[in-house]
Amino acid sequence: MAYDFDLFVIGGGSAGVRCGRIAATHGARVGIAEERFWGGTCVNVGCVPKKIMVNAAEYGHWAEDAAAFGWSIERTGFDLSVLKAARDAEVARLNGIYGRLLTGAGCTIFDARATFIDAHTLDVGGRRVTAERIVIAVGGRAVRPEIPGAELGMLSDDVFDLTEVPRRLCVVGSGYIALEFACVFRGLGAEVDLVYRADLPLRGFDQDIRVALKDALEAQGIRQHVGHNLARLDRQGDHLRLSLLGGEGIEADAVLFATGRVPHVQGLHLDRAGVMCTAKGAVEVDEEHRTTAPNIYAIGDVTDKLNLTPMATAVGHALADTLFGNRPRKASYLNVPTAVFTSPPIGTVGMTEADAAAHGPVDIYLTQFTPMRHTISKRPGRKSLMKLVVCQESRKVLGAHMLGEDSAEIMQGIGIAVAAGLTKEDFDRTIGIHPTAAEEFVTLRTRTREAGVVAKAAE
Ligand SMILES: Cc1cc2nc3c(=O)[nH]c(=O)nc-3n(C[C@H](O)[C@H](O)[C@H](O)COP(=O)(O)OP(=O)(O)OC[C@H]3O[C@@H](n4cnc5c(N)ncnc54)[C@H](O)[C@@H]3O)c2cc1C
Ligand SMILES: NC(=O)c1ccc[n+]([C@@H]2O[C@H](COP(=O)([O-])OP(=O)(O)OC[C@H]3O[C@@H](n4cnc5c(N)ncnc54)[C@H](O)[C@@H]3O)[C@@H](O)[C@H]2O)c1
Repeated sequence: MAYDFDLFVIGGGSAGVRCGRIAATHGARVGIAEERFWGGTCVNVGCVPKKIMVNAAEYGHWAEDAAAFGWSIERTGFDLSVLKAARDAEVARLNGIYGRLLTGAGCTIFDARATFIDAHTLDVGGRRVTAERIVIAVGGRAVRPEIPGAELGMLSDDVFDLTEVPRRLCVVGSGYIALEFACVFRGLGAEVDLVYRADLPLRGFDQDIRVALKDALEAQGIRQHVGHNLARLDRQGDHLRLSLLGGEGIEADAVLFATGRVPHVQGLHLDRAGVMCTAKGAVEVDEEHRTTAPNIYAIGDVTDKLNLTPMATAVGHALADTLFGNRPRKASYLNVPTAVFTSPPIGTVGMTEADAAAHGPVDIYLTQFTPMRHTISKRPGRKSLMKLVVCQESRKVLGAHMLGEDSAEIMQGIGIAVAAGLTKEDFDRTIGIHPTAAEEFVTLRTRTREAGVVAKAAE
């Protein structure tokens, strides 16, 4: 049977664009549909516009720090509409690049929603399209918590429509998105309340990092309401009131729910194609990213494995090479470095102390210090923390964690060393770059403790 396409990709985000483009460069006839914006979440309402806002908040801090270095800088205020215009222009530029990348590689692009008719047939904006293979790359979407009045709160997409900084912002959640925006808006001058259910932010990260981050948030004036569940959200005159179970209430001009994202499979009619989902609603895939239908694959956030842009592009690229490039391969989900763009930022790769200690004895090397810039600026709450988790038996560095200036940049290089399985002695042999914070990763000579000792003492 002759199909319209060798491959049809549903979703023009990080995963779909890379997969479609590479498949086309391998000679496949590729169609790709995007219902909202080329480049997907990352380019339009995620990594890129978020990082521009992180940069904007940093300028405010730097302007303040500059006085201690001898500069007189008059700060007369911040205008979010100016930043928004510059940010939107950059996003539009990237949109264009993404579209051109696809057409330039020979893909046929559809500005339309695609849904399944059967395992080889799609409805693409009202048109029937057939394909030998189909890739589901529809990403995820943010969800509101199920409380009365939830519709009054913003989701992360809405943040990018703001033209003014809310005077009082309440952020719910303590994952990547909640913490990044809490720090951004605090940096832009808002009063920020942060509500979360656990006793520490960033569940799943290394305990020392979580403790240090909580202190850093407090030092910059973010009010943390820990161990709380939500009751309801109400409008009261010109402001909102978020009520917590137990009675406490928080008044704010805007509330941001950053309580997680779900795979965007609603209305795709996966059942018509024989594609099954997990209990959590992600498309079920095997190690090759093949779904329960043999000619259909799923990649990126819709599989809810490791929801990061570089992971989505790596998996999309590997799948295209496997299917059309005569080069079967898999992208590894192990030792993926990641950063949380809080203030200060966090960079991390590999195992946490708790994860590693569950596998066997580990040594911990840890240092906390005030980076040179802040010994002069005296800005409070700017201590850096750097930590290595080392296997006692093999001496391999199993994990590296940092909270502090430039940690996202530093961790990319450390990620190579950890992924390569280098030992503590390899780190020690490496000459530091002086004077930097990064050099601490190669000069941590004295073991701080054996894993578990501090955790037990804290219980
Ligand atoms: C606020 C925020 C900040 C983030 N910051 C970072 C960061 O700093 N670093 C990082 O690595 N990751 C970050 N992420 C995560 C990152 O954006 C995602 O992991 C990444 O975008 C996933 O790519 P994807 O292709 O799987 O999905 P997406 O990028 O979401 O792309 C899916 C696309 O499919 C389209 N689509 C959906 N259904 C259909 C359909 N039926 N037909 C046609 N098109 C459809 C959607 O419109 C969307 O454009 C952030 C996410 C958010 C929300
Ligand atoms: N810098 C980055 O790389 C970056 C930035 C943003 C997002 N991301 C990716 O996007 C994903 C989604 O981010 P996210 O922050 O939305 O999700 P998340 O899963 O990281 O965090 C969700 C938070 O909401 C809380 N929560 C869930 N339901 C709740 C409820 N009913 N009431 C109160 N709190 C509730 C959770 O406890 C958690 O703190 C991340 O996991 C990450 O993979 C990455």
